[in-house]
Amino acid sequence: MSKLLRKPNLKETSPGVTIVHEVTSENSSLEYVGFKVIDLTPGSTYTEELAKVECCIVALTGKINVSDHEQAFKNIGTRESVFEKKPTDSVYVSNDRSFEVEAVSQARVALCYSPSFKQLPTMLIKAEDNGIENRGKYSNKRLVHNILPDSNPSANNLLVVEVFTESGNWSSYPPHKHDQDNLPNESFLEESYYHEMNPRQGFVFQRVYTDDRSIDETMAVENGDVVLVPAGYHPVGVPDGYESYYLNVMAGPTRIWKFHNEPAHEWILNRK
Ligand SMILES: O=C[C@H](O)[C@@H](O)[C@H](O)CC(=O)O
Repeated sequence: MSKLLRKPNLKETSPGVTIVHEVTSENSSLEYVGFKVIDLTPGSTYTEELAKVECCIVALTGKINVSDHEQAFKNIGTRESVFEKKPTDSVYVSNDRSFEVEAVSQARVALCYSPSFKQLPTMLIKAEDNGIENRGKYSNKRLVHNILPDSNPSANNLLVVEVFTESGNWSSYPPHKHDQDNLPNESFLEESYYHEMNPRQGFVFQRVYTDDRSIDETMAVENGDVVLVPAGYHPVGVPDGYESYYLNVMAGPTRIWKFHNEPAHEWILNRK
């Protein structure tokens, strides 16, 4: 199995708290992006102290209360399934703070991390404040919820976005990359993908590859899997009959999403 593909690895760490995924610089090649998925049963709590990292807490499904022990945000979260395709609530917590997540209902929560040294205010990112985009045409159509885009100054390094791709369509396509710290032409952003499928037994194909093919991995990605993108292009193809969801975390030396389309396939964008 590709080293870029992570299957769910459920570990109950305290009563009602199950870690589903944990991506760190210690167990991956990523230096800027960290990622966790946790499942919480009603009434259970997850707490964390942040050192020099910031965290965007995304209420993937279910209702949660979030506190940084100075502010409390109650009953956040908008959906029982990501495939309701409603934006959801998130909370940004900066470095050198601690937080608690309490499950009001059964909940799945994504914790998105990146390095951070200048403490910023804790911020509720309301569902209705997500920027919504319908991107693409032909079989390249996808729905994008910009949770924490580079236009939102609430974070130091973190970018968080969720993408819904319909049956038989492609997203993160035409293939693009952001693996060169070469602004204004391209930014260097590592990336993680947390995937869900509807129906659950589905899969997508994702390829992660570099111009020199030093990385060239094509994966069958299933419900609940994570794909790591240290560098390279990273298109996703969705088989007929299934819907795809993924949550992206991006981070790098500069918080700008400036990608570079693969020249061989950029013509896709010029179709009438
Ligand atoms: O770099 C960003 C990720 O590849 C996705 O968020 C991608 O941009 C989604 C899309 O536009 O299809």
